[in-house]
Amino acid sequence: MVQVERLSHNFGSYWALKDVSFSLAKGEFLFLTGHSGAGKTTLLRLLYGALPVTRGRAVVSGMELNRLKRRQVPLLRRKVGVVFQDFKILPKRTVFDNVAMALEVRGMPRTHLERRVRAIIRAMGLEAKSYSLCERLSGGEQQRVAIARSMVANPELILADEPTGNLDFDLTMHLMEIFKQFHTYGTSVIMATHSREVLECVPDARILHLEGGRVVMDGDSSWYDPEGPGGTLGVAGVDDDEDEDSGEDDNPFGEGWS
Ligand SMILES: Nc1ncnc2c1ncn2[C@@H]1O[C@H](COP(=O)(O)OP(=O)(O)OP(=O)(O)O)[C@@H](O)[C@H]1O
Repeated sequence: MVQVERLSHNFGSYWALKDVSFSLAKGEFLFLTGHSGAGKTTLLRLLYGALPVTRGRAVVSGMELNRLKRRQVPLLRRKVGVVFQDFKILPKRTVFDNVAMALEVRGMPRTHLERRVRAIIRAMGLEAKSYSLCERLSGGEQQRVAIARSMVANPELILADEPTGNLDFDLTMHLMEIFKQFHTYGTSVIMATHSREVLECVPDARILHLEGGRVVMDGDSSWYDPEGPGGTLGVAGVDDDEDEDSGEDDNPFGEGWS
């Protein structure tokens, strides 16, 4: 699903990412962790085509990013659901329109599209706001619109950058359940997070820990150490087990999802 080999990225003279290598199997759930500035967002931006891959190699959903032309980025985005830190939703459009857009670009017939969009809006607890303009929503509601948009097309891979960052505990737990349902039905997920609560929601997830742009640990949560330095992550071992594929044909929201 994702293959990254010796990926590096610089902003001027500053190397934000240095020689990062890992691969992600289909259906795997991977958390990106690390202190602020460790390179998590830079890595995700490279993987969804927001930054060009110039050093090292990255393949995402069969697309060789080194050779990706700017005009091919939309093709990549059709395979990958992306939740940005700053949402990127259109403020003057309704919740429904923002979510529907992800299916309109795929040319989905209107009746099918409406069923799907309603199903995911309902799952996000935003039914009552379906026809509200996004600029009138709270930060947390806008964040849920962005998540709904990333999931509505049932992508094979979701890249999420602190997707629950603005949300309270209950909503965070609710949304993590939805991410987990997608994962259960075969979607691969890479999620950057600082939150221990979020990590604990998926105890069998893999964790890739970055420091200063480098991978310092690639393992499961058995090495997660709440007493570790800064209350973040301790280091106890590496586990390269990648195969958690668990089905792909069913979908989490029943009616309206195919
Ligand atoms: N456009 C940019 N221009 C210059 N430096 C940048 C740019 N984007 C990121 N950086 C730098 O690259 C480093 C990695 O940033 P990045 O956003 O990837 O970190 P992060 O781990 O996602 O941090 P956070 O958890 O705070 O979001 C930081 O030192 C940041 O200042």
